Amino acid sequence: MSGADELDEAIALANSGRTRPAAPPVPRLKRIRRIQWSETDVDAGQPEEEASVRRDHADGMTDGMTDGTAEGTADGAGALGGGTGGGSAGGPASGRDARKPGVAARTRRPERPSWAEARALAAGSPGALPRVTLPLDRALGHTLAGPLEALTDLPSFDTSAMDGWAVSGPGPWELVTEPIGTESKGILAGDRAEPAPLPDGHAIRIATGARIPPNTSAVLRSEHGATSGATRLRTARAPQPGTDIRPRGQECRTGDTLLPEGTHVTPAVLGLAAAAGYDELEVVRRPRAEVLVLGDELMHRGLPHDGRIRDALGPMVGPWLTTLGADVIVTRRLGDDAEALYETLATTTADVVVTTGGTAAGPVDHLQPTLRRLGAELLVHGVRVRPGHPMLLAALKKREAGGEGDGEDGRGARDGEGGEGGGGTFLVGLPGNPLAALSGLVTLAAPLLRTLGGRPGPGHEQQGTLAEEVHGHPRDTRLVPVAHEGAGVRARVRPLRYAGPSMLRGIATADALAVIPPGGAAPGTDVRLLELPR
Ligand SMILES: Nc1nc2c(c(=O)[nH]1)N[C@H]1C(S)=C(S)[C@@H](COP(=O)(O)OP(=O)(O)OC[C@H]3O[C@@H](n4cnc5c(N)ncnc54)[C@H](O)[C@@H]3O)O[C@H]1N2
Ligand code: MOO
Repeated sequence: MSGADELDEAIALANSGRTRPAAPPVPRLKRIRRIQWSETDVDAGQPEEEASVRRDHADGMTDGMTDGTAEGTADGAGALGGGTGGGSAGGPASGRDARKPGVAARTRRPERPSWAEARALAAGSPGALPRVTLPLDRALGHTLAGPLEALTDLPSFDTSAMDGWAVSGPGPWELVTEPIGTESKGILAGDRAEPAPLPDGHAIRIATGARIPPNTSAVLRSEHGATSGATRLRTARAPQPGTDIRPRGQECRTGDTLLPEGTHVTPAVLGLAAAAGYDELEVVRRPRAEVLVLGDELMHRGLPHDGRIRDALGPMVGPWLTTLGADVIVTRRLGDDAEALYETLATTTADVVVTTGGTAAGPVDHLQPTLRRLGAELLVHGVRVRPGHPMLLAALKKREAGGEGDGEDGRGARDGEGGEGGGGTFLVGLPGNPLAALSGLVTLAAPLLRTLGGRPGPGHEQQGTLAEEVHGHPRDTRLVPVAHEGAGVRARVRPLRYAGPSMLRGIATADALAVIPPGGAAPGTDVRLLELPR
């Protein structure tokens, strides 16, 4: 277990009120902080402890649940010795460092972005994808590429709001009769024929949604009127002029802006668009996403055995991406096959590839070497957030022109503003620990997908009042699974148990991730909440 794991699990335990189970006597391993390959061709290790522990001391850190115990003492805080490759966990890193001794001590990796900076970088990296025109039944979940303007008045004719009688003038009224002397069955919704003007002192049966005849002063509800014979209508409650009439244009006039550009197309937006006369909508193409699940230790069926575990991210990440606005083309299980990863990334037609696992520097963590091999541009490489700090965001090389907009949603696409954002593929590397993966998803994938899908900005963010104290990391933001508690003004959020980076029970019962600033948050503090993709 790495120092970071230990810190998060220690904090999770502290918050759950339980005591830490006796740790097995395994040697603790050094954690390596690596530099960006864009700055050097060596993936050199920089012992994180050296820098972090010094900073921690400067912070005056005394809390036992901090790096001081969890990271700093992990392998002899601050020691550069023992091999910059991180001891037995070093793998390839050890080899690289052995080739260039001392590089770790000399090279300073640029500070990892803060959590907020990383979100801004992810949101600011792409432009919106090209716009496409889709029939209403395929536009759900997209974003309006321009304002929705009414193509008609709504309602488009004066409409009866109730079943009853259209009346003209004060009662009592003479009923409009059929030629044979029976009361007319009146005006129904959808009657094609324009209703004849209603003479003064007359009434005619009318249904909800039917056209109001000219010269009508009000609609009298059926329960408020009584007929005598087939000819007279009386009431004890004469309606005011205009009662129960929806006048033409009450909701909007032709050309009114109903919704702004960037609106998320919900079922209600589809309903409004249909009512306003639309058969199709101009929307921003949804990003196409491909999920690559990495790790030879993963099984996809049956009970875990022989050191292998069930893949918990394959079933989660695709649906999460869908709720975040992506069209997931495929979820592939690539194991730890570096060549398969290279081939997949070199040939992908997705806008966003999301990998799980393999972000770190273990012996079979092929992601970073593969990105180097592909000449990818690393946009975010590690984030000051727990868990999930090894997450990364890269831009893969742009594909040749011509491949865009020809997917299913691209049919009928036309070039337009924002089209230049559709030429490349972004890669979001989610760490393998499930809560760390969720952290990467909300930190990098969510803002990236929002911008690509034409919905820049953080979206709707909530706040919650902490029901209890949450310990903080000294420098990094923590994302902590919480559940809502109570309702109304007493609403609070409570941190959940089983919320260690590798755990799933906390995630499965969480309503949101609480954003805990460095240093922690006291009970009663209002914190930001990131609603979990559902
Ligand atoms: N020397 C260091 N080791 C590690 C560090 C570090 O800073 N230095 N960071 C630790 C942290 S924090 C995390 S998080 C992980 C991230 O590593 P990877 O992204 O390379 O992930 P893996 O090593 O492949 O897996 C980590 C963990 O998660 C399990 N896993 C992976 N995929 C799945 C899946 N689809 N479903 C369920 N569980 C999965 C995997 O078996 C491992 O237990 O690195 C630490 N190490
Ligand atoms: O502990 Mo790691 O932080 O799960 O990303």
